[in-house]
Amino acid sequence: MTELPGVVVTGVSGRMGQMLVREILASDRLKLAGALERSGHDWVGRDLGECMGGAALGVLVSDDPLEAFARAQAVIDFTAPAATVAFAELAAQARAVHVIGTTGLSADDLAKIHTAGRHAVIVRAGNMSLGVNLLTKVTRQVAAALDEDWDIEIVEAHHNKKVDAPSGTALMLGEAAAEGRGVELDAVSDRGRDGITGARKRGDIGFHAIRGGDVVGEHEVIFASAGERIVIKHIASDRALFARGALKAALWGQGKAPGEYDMLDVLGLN
Ligand SMILES: NC(=O)C1=CN([C@@H]2O[C@H](COP(=O)(O)OP(=O)(O)OC[C@H]3O[C@@H](n4cnc5c(N)ncnc54)[C@H](OP(=O)(O)O)[C@@H]3O)[C@@H](O)[C@H]2O)C=CC1
Ligand SMILES: O=C(O)C1=N[C@H](C(=O)O)C[C@H](O)C1
Repeated sequence: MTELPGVVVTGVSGRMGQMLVREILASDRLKLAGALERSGHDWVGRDLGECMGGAALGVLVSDDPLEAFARAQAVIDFTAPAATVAFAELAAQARAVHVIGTTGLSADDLAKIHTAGRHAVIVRAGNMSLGVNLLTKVTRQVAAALDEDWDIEIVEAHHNKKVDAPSGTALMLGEAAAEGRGVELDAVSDRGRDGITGARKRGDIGFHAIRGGDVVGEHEVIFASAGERIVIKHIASDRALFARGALKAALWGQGKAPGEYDMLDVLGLN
């Protein structure tokens, strides 16, 4: 019998970290090879299962990525930009598939991740769900079919603990709309209007972020013109959705050539 690919989960105490552990333990195609938290975190050195409020799993939470990645075929990483950039370099050294769900990455962060992708497989997406990735395709098509008489606005809603805005998904949808229109998103992006802003600039793509309660993630792309509006919406009601997408990416990446990929590649939508 062949060995199942082993996965290390980073940021294991986080909302997504714990969800990923549950999905890996339930999977018959992947096994848990390690769990990481940052140095000083009170889970480090303790049994992961007990930290999560259940039975012991025999997996100790570690703060040593180098040692953990050396034993893994994949690293699934939903943490924070600084951590993800550091993990990208270490995962590439270990030749482990690095699945990145972290959002809020700067251009500089993305350049460093791109460099790591020369040596290993990286799958990165601001949203790992089938629905949102399909929505990016639809958004690109609709934007390409309409001219600038149609104003594009992207509205997203998330829970009150989210630290970045616009969401990674909103930016994916914005990129798709800009590509459809044949423009650079940076040149037309208008984020969070406030005060005497003047009339809307023709061709802009607007972004708006709502934060409240326990909203998992909702995204709306609005195409508005004189007399009519097209609204395309995605609602995520369970974080397990993102975790399952990440597991799919970790499996898909096994044996692929080094490089940067996204969920459209994984889902066969490219
Ligand atoms: N692509 C997708 O489909 C999705 C992406 N996300 C993204 O995933 C990320 C995490 O989300 P969520 O789980 O809700 O956030 P949480 O804050 O619940 O979890 C983040 C985890 O990462 C850890 N962490 C942060 N910084 C570091 C560091 N420098 N070194 C090691 N560990 C670190 C945190 O530890 P500590 O508590 O000690 O800070 C925490 O355990 C966000 O960027 C979010 O936008 C979320 C859902 C879906
Ligand atoms: O932080 C979250 O929770 C989420 N983040 C991702 C994003 O920034 O788009 C994906 C999802 O919407 C949940």
